[in-house]
Amino acid sequence: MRILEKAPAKINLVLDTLYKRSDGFHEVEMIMTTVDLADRIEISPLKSDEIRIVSENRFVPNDHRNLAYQAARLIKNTYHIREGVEIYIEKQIPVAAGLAGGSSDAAAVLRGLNKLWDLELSLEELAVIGAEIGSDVSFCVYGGTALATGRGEKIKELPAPPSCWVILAKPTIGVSTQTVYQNLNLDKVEHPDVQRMIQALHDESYEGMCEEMGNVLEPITIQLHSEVEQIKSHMKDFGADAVLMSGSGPTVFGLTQQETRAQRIYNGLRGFCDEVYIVRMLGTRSLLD
Ligand SMILES: C[C@@](CO)(OP(=O)(O)O)[C@H](O)COP(=O)(O)OP(=O)(O)OC[C@H]1O[C@@H](n2ccc(N)nc2=O)[C@H](O)[C@@H]1O
Ligand SMILES: Nc1ncnc2c1ncn2[C@@H]1O[C@H](COP(=O)(O)OP(=O)(O)O)[C@@H](O)[C@H]1O
Repeated sequence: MRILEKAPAKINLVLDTLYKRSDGFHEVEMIMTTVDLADRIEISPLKSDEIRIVSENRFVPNDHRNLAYQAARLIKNTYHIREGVEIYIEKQIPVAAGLAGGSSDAAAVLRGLNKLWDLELSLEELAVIGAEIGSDVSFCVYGGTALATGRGEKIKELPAPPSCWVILAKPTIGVSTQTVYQNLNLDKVEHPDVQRMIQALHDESYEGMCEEMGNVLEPITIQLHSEVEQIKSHMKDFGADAVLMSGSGPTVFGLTQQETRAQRIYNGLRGFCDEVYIVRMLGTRSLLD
């Protein structure tokens, strides 16, 4: 049996940090939503008891550093599985982009191996396992739209954002999440209003959602990479209603409800950036399949 799983990227509509914890992680409040830019994961059983990672993308590690490998190893060890798997990753999500590509691959492997090995684990149980791999993996197990708290692993489902186009633009640089968090000065943070964003989603208010978008990591990454600011400013000039960096960056996303304007922003950005995508929000969990 061969299992296919879709591993969509996420964007952070809001990212706030509350304080630094004794374990070195930051306590966060994030609102995340999945978008229709996805890796494709193909899991096939192997005769030998090993985990083999295959990908044509040269930025994707093919050993224990791969989060998909870590997911398979964890579930295999936890449930004492003595079978091997090959995990093929068809990469569409740019790497080290703030779009949780690696975390989503890991989450897809957890969902896929749950099916392949008939483990009958709930999404909640998979999300708990996922948290051991990385802070974003639990959210990626569910997909859809959610408030993520703790270090990112506590997930509460939220209504899907109002329908709109999302233009993603990634400068050629990659960003290390750890470096960005290390440079964050909590005394200087301008906190976004997470509760007002939640209200905007409940009210199905596109304007409200645009108004409340905010990410405390954005000024840090901009300090390190001024390209992010330039892309933001181009997106605004081309007519996006709201523009924000996703996660620790460097990908910037812009929103619009008009298809012609989305196309204009996309075309305009392609002059400045190699990696530009025009996608829809997936919004709800059921759209993961
Ligand atoms: C910033 C965010 C926002 O969604 O995403 P990305 O930009 O990576 O996509 C996440 O919080 C990233 O999640 P993830 O990429 O899984 O991070 P992890 O592997 O758990 O942590 C990487 C490093 O980031 C820092 N870190 C991460 C999460 C957190 N709540 N506080 C932290 O301080 C820690 O230094 C940690 O060693
Ligand atoms: N399956 C994977 N896909 C992409 N990158 C991965 C994967 N597994 C591990 N990595 C490593 O994780 C780092 C972060 O990549 P990624 O998850 O794409 O970005 P981000 O954390 O910014 O959302 C990269 O430097 C890459 O080497």
